[in-house]
Amino acid sequence: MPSRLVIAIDGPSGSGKSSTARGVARALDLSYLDTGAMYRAVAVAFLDAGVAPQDEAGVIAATVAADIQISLDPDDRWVRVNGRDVTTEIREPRVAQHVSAVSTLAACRENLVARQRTLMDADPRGCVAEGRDVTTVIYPDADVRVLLTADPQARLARRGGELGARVNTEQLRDQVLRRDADDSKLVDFTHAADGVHLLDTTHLSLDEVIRAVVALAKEIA
Ligand SMILES: Nc1ncnc2c1ncn2[C@@H]1O[C@H](COP(=O)(O)OP(=O)(O)OP(=O)(O)O)[C@@H](O)[C@H]1O
Ligand SMILES: Nc1ccn([C@H]2C[C@H](O)[C@@H](COP(=O)(O)O)O2)c(=O)n1
Repeated sequence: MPSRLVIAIDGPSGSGKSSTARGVARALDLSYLDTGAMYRAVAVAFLDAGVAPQDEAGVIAATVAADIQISLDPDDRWVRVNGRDVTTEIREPRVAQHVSAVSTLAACRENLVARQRTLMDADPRGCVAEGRDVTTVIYPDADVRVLLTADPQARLARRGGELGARVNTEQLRDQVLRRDADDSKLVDFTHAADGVHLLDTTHLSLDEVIRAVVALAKEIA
């Protein structure tokens, strides 16, 4: 394996990106970047500022102004925006409902992509980063690039298992299926680009998925 290793993982909601990326980062002693947490942090920032999701100029201004601090430790996840810890808040349904207002604006993406590249380069050991455009836009030169997929029913069941009674069926479908449809307007995370390994996780356990990605990393001379 190279002395510095970069692994990029993309996929739709509930495909297992975060859990897999954290497991791989632990197994290979690398830093971990949750790029989606940064989009979510910006959503909190614009909502906090009273900006309406339809106000594109307001959402862009909130993105550019957002001071985002994020942990790169797979065992200690936290994120702060504009000095406030929003680690728990970014997982709330109101954030999932409005985060696509950020991800569907090219200017917001450009701003976040530049920061994400810098964060991926911060640790000399290397990084495992996950999101929607890590394999294609943020780090197309990553040593290992993986697109995780899973059937919609499996993804709904996984996300439903996590959120439990906090959401009803309609809210669950909104968080997974509607969000994927909106988020894929500017980036493609359903087809594997050239050189990207496609891994269907529908019938795999989380451990099996982590082992498959670690094996791909170990194949590198
Ligand atoms: N292969 C798997 N088999 C069963 N459950 C899984 C698998 N991978 C992940 N999970 C579970 O599915 C849920 C969603 O996983 P995770 O948060 O990693 O997905 P994600 O792709 O990052 O989703 P999102 O983009 O919506 O944040 C978690 O509860 C996780 O433990
Ligand atoms: N590289 C990325 C990462 C995330 N997004 C968008 C899409 C999601 O709706 C939102 C939150 O991501 P999640 O926490 O669910 O992984 O951020 C994106 O467009 N590009």
